[in-house]
Amino acid sequence: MTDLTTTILGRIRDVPDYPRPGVVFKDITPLLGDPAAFRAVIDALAEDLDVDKIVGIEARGFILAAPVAYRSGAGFVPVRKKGKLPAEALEASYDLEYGSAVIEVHRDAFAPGDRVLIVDDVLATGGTAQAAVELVSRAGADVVGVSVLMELAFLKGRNRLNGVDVRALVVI
Ligand SMILES: O=P(O)(O)OC[C@H]1O[C@H](OP(=O)(O)OP(=O)(O)O)[C@H](O)[C@@H]1O
Ligand SMILES: Nc1ncnc2[nH]cnc12
Repeated sequence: MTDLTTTILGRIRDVPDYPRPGVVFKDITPLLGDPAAFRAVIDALAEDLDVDKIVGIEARGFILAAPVAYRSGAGFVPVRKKGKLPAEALEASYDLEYGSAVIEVHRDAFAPGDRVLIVDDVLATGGTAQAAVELVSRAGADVVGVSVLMELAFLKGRNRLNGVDVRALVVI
């Protein structure tokens, strides 16, 4: 196990039966509150990136994606839950481990052919990431990958992202 893996695994808290009975919620707040661990995660996610834009998915995705954008010299684009973006937006609906939702991105968020990395904290069923990939593509940009802090492999989210380069700092 690498030092980074140990650092991450030691700072993710399992919260049983949140937000619904039967779900084990992976709480990243202990990791975020540890400055060395937070920095190590951002540095790892930003390593060797050559992209124009980083997309962050509301809300926890923002926490990781914005510093990755800053660190890698890319722009930041928010994908938000429906109704939060002020200008004309494209929308996609999806199911996730404990519910369903609609996300949006501004129609003019990207230049044609922008190289885009989508960053989030957790890949679970892959519903959220799949919807984000669809939105970015419909907005005219190229998705070069999806990077997450943590992949919950038993939910097989990777299978929904055929043809997309999916990277996870830890796989649980
Ligand atoms: O792979 P999936 O099954 O789609 O699940 C992963 C998504 O679930 C969580 O977001 P959530 O919708 O709970 O929103 P939050 O970031 O606002 O807490 C997480 O931050 C991912 O975006
Ligand atoms: N079990 C889980 N813990 C944290 N975030 C999630 N998003 C989807 N499933 C999750």
